[in-house]
Amino acid sequence: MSQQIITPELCDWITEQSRAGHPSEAILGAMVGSGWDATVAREALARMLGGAPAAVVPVPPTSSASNGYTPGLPEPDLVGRPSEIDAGDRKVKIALSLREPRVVVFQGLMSDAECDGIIEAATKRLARSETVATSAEGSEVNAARTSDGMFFERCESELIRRVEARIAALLRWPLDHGEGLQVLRYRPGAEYQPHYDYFDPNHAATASILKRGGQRVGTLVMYLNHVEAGGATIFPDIGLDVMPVKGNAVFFSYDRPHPSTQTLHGGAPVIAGEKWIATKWLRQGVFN
Ligand SMILES: O=C(O)CCC(=O)C(=O)O
Ligand SMILES: [Fe+2]
Repeated sequence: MSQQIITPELCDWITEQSRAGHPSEAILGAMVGSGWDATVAREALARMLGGAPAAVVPVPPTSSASNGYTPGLPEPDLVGRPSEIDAGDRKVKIALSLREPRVVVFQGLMSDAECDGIIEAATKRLARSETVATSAEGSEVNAARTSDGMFFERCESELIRRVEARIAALLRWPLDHGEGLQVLRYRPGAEYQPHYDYFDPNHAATASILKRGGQRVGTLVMYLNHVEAGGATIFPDIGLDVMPVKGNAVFFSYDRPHPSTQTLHGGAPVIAGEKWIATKWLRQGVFN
């Protein structure tokens, strides 16, 4: 049989089946029944729903009896303090791990070619970056962030899909619980003032935002280029600065939408050169 490729359409179809409450065994059976190679089908399921490619993993609860959210938090497997994690198609080094708040710095999460490919695809679509809708009209330009940005659709290209599958394996969080990758470009002087990534429960727009996938529970900021000077990701509450090194990433999680998580963070001003990042925000449930 010729090589079969996991397409964005297949990703979407698996997500739909899972959301409709079909267990992964049934989805696997349907795929094999319609001509998919069982190994490829298993891998696609594992990528979309989390877990290791060898096994078909349980589908998060989706019945009306529950809220449909996956319990727990995205979390790399750091038991035994490994210096490296196998994220499916790539081994990723652990440069730093902090327990409270949970912060992990990954080294070599993406290759130089993957970083360059994402920048190239994003460049074509850059516009003045907007934050998630906080006004009645929809999204608004946020004065605290002086970068340009765009969102990719989940699984929108082979490169994006590959990186998203790697993130799902690394953080052990289903691919369909992630927002589309956001790419930001900061020019000299541009910054992102300290903020929290969760949606403020006291904000009028939050209830409606949460209907689509629930709260954000984790953030992965990936550095896409070498920054000449400045541009660290700063965590003022804990005095941590993460330097933007191409291919590296910083992950942090928050189990409640509250400042006590100590996840206040920002992008320090770029002093020289440009800074490019790709951010993956992880939700409690399926984000569509
Ligand atoms: O630019 C940075 O280092 C931080 C970006 C950030 O906070 C975000 O994308 O939510
Ligand atoms: Fe942020």
